[in-house]
Amino acid sequence: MSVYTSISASEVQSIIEIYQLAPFIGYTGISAGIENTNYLIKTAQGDFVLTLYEHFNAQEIVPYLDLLRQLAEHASYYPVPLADAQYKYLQIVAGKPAALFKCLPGKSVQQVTPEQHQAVAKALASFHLQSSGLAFRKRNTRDIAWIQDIATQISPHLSAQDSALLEDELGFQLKHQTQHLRQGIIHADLFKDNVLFTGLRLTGMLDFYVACYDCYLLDIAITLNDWCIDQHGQYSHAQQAVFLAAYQQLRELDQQEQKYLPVFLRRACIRFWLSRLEHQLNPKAGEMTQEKDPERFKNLLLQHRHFDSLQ
Ligand SMILES: Nc1ncnc2c1ncn2[C@@H]1O[C@H](COP(=O)(O)OP(=O)(O)O)[C@@H](O)[C@H]1O
Ligand SMILES: N[C@@H](CCOP(=O)(O)O)C(=O)O
Repeated sequence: MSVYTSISASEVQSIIEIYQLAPFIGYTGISAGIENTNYLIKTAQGDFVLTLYEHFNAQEIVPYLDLLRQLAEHASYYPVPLADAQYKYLQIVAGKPAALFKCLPGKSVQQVTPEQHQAVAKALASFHLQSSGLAFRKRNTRDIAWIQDIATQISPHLSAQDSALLEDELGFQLKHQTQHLRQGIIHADLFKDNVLFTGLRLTGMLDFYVACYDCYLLDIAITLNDWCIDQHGQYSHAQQAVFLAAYQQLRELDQQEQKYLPVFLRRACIRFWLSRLEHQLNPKAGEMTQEKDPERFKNLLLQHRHFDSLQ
């Protein structure tokens, strides 16, 4: 998405007053994103993004806002929630928990240059290093147990061929124990649409709402799977090499992480294949909504499996 919850001009006006940002110029729904409702609010004091949380209650969202506040001390590209005059970060807007962020400059990219691959790899490595000192202990709700559970629900809706592929891949994943790999706070959704660039400079790292405690390698695999494909979904090992070399300038992968990368590239594919299928089966109503293609991740899984079979 998306705009699931519509807000009125008077609701925006109240927010402007709470944050003392008057005069207000205008507001518009943001179509990008799929989980929350986002509005761009223009004021004479600059542009802001109002996020209404669709799936969290006020208590659940606090740890994410705390994480963002802590990260903001490390780099300007993290979205920092604004505090009101009472030092509150969280408001209730149209019955939903909401927070206001400074609008970060830049745009997400589709055609990625080597410099941009390097920039995102370094930002991810920095995040892994910086977050190791931060207090945030959410478990990964999209872990292998979730994959198994959702695969059981979705399998009956798949073709016999896709269902067999899913079952075979699950069998492969379950054979690989991965708890011994290095863990910390991971972003878990660092797709191209969650990163902003102004030219070659990375200016925004967005959407930390599935951040969790899990293997760093999973974060690397999720990011590679979106950043190293072309417009036809063809994975590039040359781009992967550029990304990993830049990442390792800041945080070196140990031997076990190098060994398990192919397993995690495949695991990250079924995680998003299934979540996209789930969104397709249970579409959410909204004023503007977006759907993402599950086939992209099935096809990428097939590419990774084929590549592994050649090794
Ligand atoms: N602080 C921000 N600065 C600039 N743009 C933002 C900011 N926060 C969100 N956006 C815009 O809103 C879109 C959706 O935000 P995101 O957090 O990814 O939502 P969702 O959780 O719904 O996927 C982003 O792709 C970006 O275009
Ligand atoms: N980036 C994801 C969207 C977020 O996935 P979710 O399962 O955490 O809602 C995608 O492109 O599928």
